[in-house]
Amino acid sequence: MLRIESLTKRFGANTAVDAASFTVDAPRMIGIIGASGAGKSTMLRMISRLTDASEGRILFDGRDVLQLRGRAKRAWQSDCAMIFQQFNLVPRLDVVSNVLHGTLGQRSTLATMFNLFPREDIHRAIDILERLGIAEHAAKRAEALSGGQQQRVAIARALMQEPKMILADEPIASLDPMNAQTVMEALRRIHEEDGRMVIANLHTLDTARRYCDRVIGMRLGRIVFDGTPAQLTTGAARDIYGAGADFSEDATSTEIRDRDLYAEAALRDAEATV
Ligand SMILES: Nc1ncnc2c1ncn2[C@@H]1O[C@H](COP(=O)(O)OP(=O)(O)OP(=O)(O)O)[C@@H](O)[C@H]1O
Repeated sequence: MLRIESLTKRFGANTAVDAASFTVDAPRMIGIIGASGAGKSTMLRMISRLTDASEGRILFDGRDVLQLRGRAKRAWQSDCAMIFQQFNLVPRLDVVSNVLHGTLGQRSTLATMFNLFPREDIHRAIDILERLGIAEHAAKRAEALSGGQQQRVAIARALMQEPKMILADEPIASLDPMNAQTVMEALRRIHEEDGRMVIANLHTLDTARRYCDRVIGMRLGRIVFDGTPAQLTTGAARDIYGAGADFSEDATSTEIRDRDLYAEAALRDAEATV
């Protein structure tokens, strides 16, 4: 299905991704982990053709993705929707219009400029929002929503493209633990129910273990781990993060730490109301 062969990206003297290879034979949910600067974002950006690769090949169902130009390249970008840490919504625009912007590639500029969307697209957008549990916010401005809700709007916008693959670049890095969980559950459900491939860059080990079928570990541009969550032992994690014997998983797990804080805060709130 997806085959990455010796994919390399150089920025001047710096090799951000260094001869990375992996194959995905069926739609999976894959987590990419690694320290800051390991090359995770660059990898996703090359797959979606937002960044040109220096060397290597990307094959999807036998098609050579790096050779696509013009319309074929745009169709590929529509096939692999990107989701970003900062949501990239239009803050003052209402939620439905933001979601409808997922159909931009398929619509004329004029129709888009005047926010003229076919009725069936509007219904589809609302159906998707409903599926993600945020339909009641459809008429609100995007900026009025919480971070987790905004990220679900971004996922809804991605789904409007009917993508074959969702590439999520640190989708939960700016969210509190509760919102992070909702967003990861949404991505997992989309993967399971629609059979779409999801590749997510994640900064916490426990999130990768909990939601992904397969974890790829990157260090200094190279893939140094590729296995199941069960194979991702503390020792393997230590190699990925290039840490010494004092490595603690908690250092890569703001989720657990924050969750404890969150639980404490919730307990305090509960006690205060008794
Ligand atoms: N546009 C760019 N120009 C020059 N160097 C870049 C550019 N984008 C990334 N790099 C470099 O490439 C390397 C990999 O960066 P990348 O953002 O892919 O890492 P990452 O694993 O996603 O890190 P983070 O978790 O901090 O986002 C880094 O050394 C970074 O400085």
